[in-house]
Parts: sequence; structure tokens; C-alpha cells
Amino acid sequence: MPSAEAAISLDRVVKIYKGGMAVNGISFSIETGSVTALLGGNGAGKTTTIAMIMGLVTPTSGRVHVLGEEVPKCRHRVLHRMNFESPYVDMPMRLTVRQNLTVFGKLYGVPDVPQRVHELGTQFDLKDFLDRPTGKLSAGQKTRVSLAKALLNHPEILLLDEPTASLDPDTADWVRAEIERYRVERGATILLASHNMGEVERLCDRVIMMKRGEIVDDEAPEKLLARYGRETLEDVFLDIARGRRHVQDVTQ
Ligand SMILES: Nc1ncnc2c1ncn2[C@@H]1O[C@H](COP(=O)(O)OP(=O)(O)OP(=O)(O)O)[C@@H](O)[C@H]1O
Repeated sequence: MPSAEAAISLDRVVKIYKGGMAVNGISFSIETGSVTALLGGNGAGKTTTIAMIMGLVTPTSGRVHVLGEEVPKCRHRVLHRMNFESPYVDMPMRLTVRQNLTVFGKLYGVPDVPQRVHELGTQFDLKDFLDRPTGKLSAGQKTRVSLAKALLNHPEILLLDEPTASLDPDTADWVRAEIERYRVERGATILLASHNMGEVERLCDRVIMMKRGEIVDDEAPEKLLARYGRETLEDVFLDIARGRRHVQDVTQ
């Protein structure tokens, strides 16, 4: 059952778009300080779920609570304590990196924005392009800026939508290390949608697996591996995607 004490809690949440059902009655609670993966094939409902937790999409029915506040209704009370990163959400392209970080810093109520931008510029090695238009950066540089933006307000809750999509292995590894570091330093609660199973095994304590808008599994990665009799989450993912639900089915 979803708990009022949880960092994030969803209770029988449904989202129906004009085109049809995207999320079909999902419930889960996420413990403070945990890292949870939201997995599922294309169109499973992961982005819609994250958007509802951010308060950007209103559920058709059901309730979403973040840090004890209902969203989107009371989003204004918790917005400054959360943040998100997605390679699919662009910042204004003509603004420089510094201008973008400054605007977002002000939106999130960061106390000393120039100082925070300076700190993040050092931490994420942005100094060479802080004063370049954001639209002129490479994909990897944009990801670093996007992660810096996500950490501007030291969020207690960090939502990541495929944080390493289309990155080279070196940059992707660097991004994962930064996420791990942030979690350890701040005890943040992280929810991560990903198609990269290696990333999930490295970062996450728990896996919520979605299929066609529903939750089909919710377990620690090692328990999922044991239950499906598999050595990698990639194989478990394929078993679930192809409808093989039990270890007996898998070994037949
Ligand atoms: N704004 C929207 N309007 C109408 N339908 C939408 C909208 N956003 C998503 N959908 C539909 O809702 C379903 C779930 O989409 P969603 O983006 O949440 O899935 P996802 O698991 O994040 O997929 P992917 O891995 O491809 O990013 C899909 O069928 C999608 O076409």
C-alpha cells in the first residue's frame, strides 16, 4: 500500500490521453534515500509516470504524493525540493549555459545563484562553454549542463528520464558516477527511467517493471534475477517483455 511517509507515493493512478490509456491504475511507494529504476519497453508509461510525479501531467484518476504533498494540486510546496533531468527536454537554445542555469536557479529559489552556477561549472567541467549558446553544444556537453541544472537546488528527489541516452560509453559512465556521488553525498531519493540494464544493475536498489501502463514486477534486482533464473537484468527484461513470467517458463 502507498504510504504517506514515503518520498514518493502513487495510489491507483490512471492516465488516459486522447489516444488511449498510458498508465492503468499503478500504485507504489518509494522510500527516502533509495534509487529505483522504472523499466519497460517503448510506450510502457514510464515518462508519463515521471511527468505525473513532477506534477506536469494531471492523472485522470488516483493520487500522487511527493514529500507528503499531493501533486499537481500542491506542487508549489515541493517543487523547490525536487528536480529532473531528461535528454528529451531542451533548454532555450539561444540563451548561454550560464543564462539558462541562472534562470532555472531563480525558478527553483536557489539562494546565491551566481555562486551555485560557479560551483556546478567546476564540478561538471562546464567552464569552457558557460558563455556559449546552449544550442551550440554537443549532446554530451548538453547532458552535463542538463545534469548541472537538475542539481542546482540540491534536490531531495531527483527524477531522471534516460539520463545516458545517446551518450558515448565514457560520458555515460561519468554521468552514472555523478549520480552515485550525488546520492551518497545528499541521501537523495532517485527515480530513474532507463533502457540500459547495466546502468540499472549498477545504480538501483529496486526495479519497477512496467508493461502497457501496468506494473508487472517490483523487486530488488538480485531477487528478480533469482526468480527468473537469469544472470543479467537484460535477460529478465526480455523474459518479461516477451511474456515469460516464471522461472519454470524460462527454463523449459
Ligand atoms: N502527450 C501525449 N498525448 C497522447 N499520448 C501520449 C502522450 N504522451 C505519451 N502518450 C502515449 O502514452 C503511452 C505511454 O507513453 P510514455 O511516453 O509514457 O511511455 P514510455 O514508457 O516513457 O516510452 P519510451 O520508452 O518510448 O520513452 C504511449 O502509448 C504514448 O504514445
